[in-house]
Amino acid sequence: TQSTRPQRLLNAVQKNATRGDPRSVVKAIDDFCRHKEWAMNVGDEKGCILDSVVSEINPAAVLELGTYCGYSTVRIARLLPPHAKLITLEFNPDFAAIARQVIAWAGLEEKVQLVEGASGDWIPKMKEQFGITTFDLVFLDHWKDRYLPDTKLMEECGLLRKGSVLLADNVICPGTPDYLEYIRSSPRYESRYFKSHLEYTKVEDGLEKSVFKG
Ligand SMILES: Cc1ccc(Cc2cc(O)c(O)c(C(=O)NC/C=C/[C@H]3O[C@@H](n4cnc5c(N)ncnc54)[C@H](O)[C@@H]3O)c2)cc1
Ligand SMILES: [Mg+2]
Repeated sequence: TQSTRPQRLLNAVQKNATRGDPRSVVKAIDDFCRHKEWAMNVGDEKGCILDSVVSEINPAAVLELGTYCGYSTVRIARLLPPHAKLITLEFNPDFAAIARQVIAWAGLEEKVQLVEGASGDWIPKMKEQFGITTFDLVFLDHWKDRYLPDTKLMEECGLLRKGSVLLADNVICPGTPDYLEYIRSSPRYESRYFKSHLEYTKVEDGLEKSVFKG
């Protein structure tokens, strides 16, 4: 049977990366996407911005919306302090299965909880299911029309505290106009745009970092 792109990406990780070495897993995926097949990972250029935001916050509780193959999951989890937790939501079972193996290859299973399901269903259950009070960092990288409804849902469910950071991928390309309009005009957020490029291309894209004011 024909393999899928995520399967070929996983093969590239298992062939070129060292088990237990997250940095080599990140490099293997970036090399695959740059030289073999483009895939919608946040990538190395925006990934460095993601790294600096994670390192600045040093979060104990992180939520990622949209795991895909687990590239940004590994990028974030490799920087987390001991006992910190990253919960990542992915509703496509095939992508989830690949991501689990990528995360395992990086040796980061202890820090990551991959939940198979839709953000809209799981955000309201975060407190009761995972004992989360609030998230220190949320990385939004799922369907672009879900950024705004899920942000409002996180507010309603009390998952954000004064100082919680939302970091949103692709605010230019593919673009998240309704989310940007809301977050930049809301008095409850302080937002900043980090100009960059669509992963592995010269097309403009960027990350929007928004701090919740409570
Ligand atoms: C025009 C155009 C097209 C594509 C691009 C290139 C480009 C560049 C990028 O960095 C991109 O992130 C994207 C993009 O579309 N990302 C969508 C990513 C979804 C993943 O998240 C999963 N998911 C989606 N909704 C949910 C949900 N509610 N609950 C749980 N998981 C969800 C899916 O199962 C996928 O695993 C596209 C640029 C421009
Ligand atoms: Mg993206």
